Amino acid sequence: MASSSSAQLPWSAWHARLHHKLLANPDLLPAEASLLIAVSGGQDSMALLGLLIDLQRKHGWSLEVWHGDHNWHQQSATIATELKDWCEAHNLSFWSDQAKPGQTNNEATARHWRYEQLTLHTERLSSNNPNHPCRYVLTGHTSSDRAETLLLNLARGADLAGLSSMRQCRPISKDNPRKNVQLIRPLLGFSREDTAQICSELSLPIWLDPANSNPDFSRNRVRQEVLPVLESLHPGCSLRIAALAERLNHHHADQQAIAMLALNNLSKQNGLCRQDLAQLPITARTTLLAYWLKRSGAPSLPAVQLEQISQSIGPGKPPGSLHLAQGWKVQWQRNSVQLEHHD
Ligand SMILES: Nc1ncnc2c1ncn2[C@@H]1O[C@H](COP(=O)(O)OP(=O)(O)OP(=O)(O)O)[C@@H](O)[C@H]1O
Repeated sequence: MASSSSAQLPWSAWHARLHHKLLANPDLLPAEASLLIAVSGGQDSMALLGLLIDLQRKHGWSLEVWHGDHNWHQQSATIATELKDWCEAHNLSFWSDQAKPGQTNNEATARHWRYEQLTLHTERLSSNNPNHPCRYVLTGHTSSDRAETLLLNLARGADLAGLSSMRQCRPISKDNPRKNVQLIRPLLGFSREDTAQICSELSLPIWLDPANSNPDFSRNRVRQEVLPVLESLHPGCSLRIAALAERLNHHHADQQAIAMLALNNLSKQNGLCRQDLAQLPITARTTLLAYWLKRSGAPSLPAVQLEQISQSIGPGKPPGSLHLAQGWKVQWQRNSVQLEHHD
């Protein structure tokens, strides 16, 4: 455990920055809410925890801490115990779980396991206190994480949805948004340099996780090898990349809203109006078809297939049809494009 030595500040420019951000977004972490904070013990989640402890009185939240022990190395149980002691010394309820061997063998399965465990804890907290349900899970993701994720998604190949990564707030369960638990990332406006500074100024302990330097994890290589090169070529690029992710997020949300409006206008009794669709540029037609399939509950299609349908319903093309997976079929007549589903 590495502890910094400067005197503790009950209020600082960091507190003010987060406080004002929360005042400007009152739905993000509403006053009096019950918050479950995911704390790895690293600098980002410790900075988040430290700031929230100090802001707690102003916002009336109740705070609980959860730590996931991935069981990746020998010190992991020690980190969990020391973090528990620190939380209890700060009057915070602390919960932790240890992954079974093989349960979290890569970044994706580890994340999935953490979010499952966190959801179970919110359910338990809510059933223990139904008048004060716990609907918010908080993580310490920063603008640096956001920049890394955008670069990784870009390299893997992503569309607008994939590039507008790391929203400030999203349902924790993508498969089941009805679970009604939100994943909130209050520190997206702070960089990793900021969280290091916050930990130092607030004398917060940091537990260094050896897994963070494991080059088998692609994120670590982007963090340690790719971004330093980009930063040396174009100083400040991480912040600009993170800002782009935020703008793409807005573009994506706007695109969704505009697509829904357009689909409502194009809808007729038996599907979509083909003549109106055919007037649009092919890329706009393809985008609308993708949203239409999604809205209708049909399986999503590979981009190539979507483009094929889009071409086929263009001006002057003959009627046709295409069978999709799971009993769905798109067919286009002279005046309409329709979707059918057979069990
Ligand atoms: N083992 C864990 N237990 C609880 N929460 C975790 C754990 N690992 C990650 N998280 C949560 O997910 C966030 C992002 O995870 P990531 O692995 O990118 O974190 P990190 O860079 O190790 O961050 P930190 O500096 O907080 O450890 C963390 O800030 C934390 O809120």
